[in-house]
Formats: sequence, structure tokens, C-alpha cells
Amino acid sequence: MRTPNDQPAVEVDALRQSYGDFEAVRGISFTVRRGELFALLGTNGAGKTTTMEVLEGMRPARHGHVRVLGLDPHRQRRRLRPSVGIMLQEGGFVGDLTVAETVRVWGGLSADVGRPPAGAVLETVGLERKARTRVRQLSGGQKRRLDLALAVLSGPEVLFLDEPTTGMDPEARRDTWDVIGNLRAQGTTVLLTTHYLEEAERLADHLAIMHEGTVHAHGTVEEVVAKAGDRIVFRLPRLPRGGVPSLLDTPPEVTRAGDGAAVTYTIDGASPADRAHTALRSLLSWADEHELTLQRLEVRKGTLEDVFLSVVGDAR
Ligand SMILES: Nc1ncnc2c1ncn2[C@@H]1O[C@H](COP(=O)(O)OP(=O)(O)OP(=O)(O)O)[C@@H](O)[C@H]1O
Repeated sequence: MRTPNDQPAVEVDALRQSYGDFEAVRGISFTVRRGELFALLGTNGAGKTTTMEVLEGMRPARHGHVRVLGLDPHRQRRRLRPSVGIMLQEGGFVGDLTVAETVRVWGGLSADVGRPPAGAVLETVGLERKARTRVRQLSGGQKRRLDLALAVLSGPEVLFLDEPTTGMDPEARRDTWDVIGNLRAQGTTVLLTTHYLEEAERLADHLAIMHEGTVHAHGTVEEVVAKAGDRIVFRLPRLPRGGVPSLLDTPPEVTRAGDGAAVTYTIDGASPADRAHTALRSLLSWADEHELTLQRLEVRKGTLEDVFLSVVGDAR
């Protein structure tokens, strides 16, 4: 199925979902453009899987509006199915089938011409040597790769991946990032959920950070990280009487460690670029006055992890 190129692949507008009295998704909006990779990052229970299930057509949107390739994913799921690949958080396999049999059975379920042979798909996900292995003998990470193979089998336009690398060792995770990156490079639109910040940082064109049913930060990795501000970080061998000063109205975060302390200042991301310089100058003169050495002094850019932790911390 083809849709006009200017139409987003995925649209979510003011989506709300509840389980009984509990509102798991509380009015979220985002758009995934065609051919891009969008990462939905979040804490446990943030509402990522619930959102994915609505987009996959497994449950209707209770409030708000969702579209996948311009169609309602629940009411028009039959029309959408050939264009969409889905990798669930937990795939259900038949343990007695071999890997190759599983791919063939799955392929037979979705009538489609021009599908690549099982061997080619298994090679894509690095499971070609396991073709004759029974599914129940696969490791957790290998099962996730088989899940991915089944999701891409029909050559979908849009791919939904719910925590695709959970349970994988670091090498398998990197291999899977390559597979996902290649699919995206070939024009597949990918929406994935993940707990791994590095996964989003490596792969995502755009990302959203979800916490308790709400999107708290949204944009390219650079846009989201720019909001984090610079960090000035150091250790003090002892805490002077009077404590550690504020710098340019920014109070320090002080964590006691023995007689000394670890100190962090977050310099507001919206402030002029030379603020870290000004702050550092007054910090060094404060240290001289108190005859203190700032140990392991570091001035660094904020990271995605800083943003993630502040989203979670602010919301608590
Ligand atoms: N079937 C259900 N019945 C009741 N509550 C549910 C159900 N499914 C999910 N929830 C609750 O809704 C909230 C969101 O769950 P969801 O699985 O969407 O979060 P998530 O972001 O995918 O979490 P995780 O990263 O832990 O997988 C959680 O508090 C969860 O306990």
C-alpha cells in the first residue's frame, strides 16, 4: 500500500487509554514521518506497550486519534496488515518447531508474494546457523532475533518493535542495531520502544521520553540533549563551613562522601553559551579563597541520561 509521501507514517493525537479506573496513557501526541526511526523511551509502566498495542490495532483508541499509513489501525487492521510488521514484547513460539520451520509456518499465515526465503531472513538477523535448532533450545536473545525475523518477513513499510533488544548480550544488541539501522536505511519506518538510552541515541531520528502516561521530552536526540544544559562536576576532600555556594543562581547538588562531597551544578540549557565559563571562573576563585582543590573537575555537556533522570526526578 502506498500513501502520499507527505503523510506521516504514524500519527498519535491526544491519545488516552485506561485499564478500568487506571489511566495508563494520559493524552500523548507524536508523529512519525515516513522512513524515520522513532524511539519511545520510558520508565517501567510508562505506557509504551499500551501505546504500541493501540498502534498495532490490538485495542481501539479510547480517546484521541491514531492513524498508521493514514488508516485506523483497529478498524482497518485487515487493510493495514500487509504493510505492518510487529515484534511483540513476548513472542509466542511453538517450542518443538525448528527455527526454519517457524519462519515457514509464519510466512504461510500471511499470504504474500515475493517473500524472501527463510534462509535469507534468518541471515538478516544472524540466525542462519540455528535454522535446524528447535525453538525451545534458543537462548532468550536468540528468540528475540527470531521475533525480529518474523516481524520483517513480509517486507513491511512500518515496523513496530517493542523492546527489540531486551535479553540480548552487548554484541547481539549491536548486531541487532545494525539490522534495524539497515532496515531504516532501506526506507522502512520504525517505531521502537526501549529502556536503553544508548539504543535510542544510536538509532533514533526522533525520540520521546514517556513517564507515567505522559510525554515529557520530544525531539531529535540533539534537541532533547540541548535542553539538559552543561554540567560542572567535581569532588571536595572536605566540606568547608558555610557549604558550597550557588553559581549564577544555580544551587549545587551535594552528595556527602566521608568527610568530603561530590558536587554537581547544572547550568541551564536555555542560558547563553558562555555561562559555564563565567560560572567556572567564580567557582575557582571560591576554591582559592577556601584553599580547596576541586578534584576530578569536569565540565561536560548534558547527556540523554541526564534528561531522562531529570524527567523521572521532576515527575516524582
Ligand atoms: N491489562 C492490563 N490491566 C491493567 N493494567 C495494565 C494492563 N496492562 C498494563 N497495565 C498498566 O498500565 C501501565 C502501563 O503499562 P505498559 O505495559 O503500557 O507500560 P510500559 O511503558 O510498556 O512498561 P515496561 O517498560 O515496564 O514494559 C502500567 O502501570 C501497567 O501496570
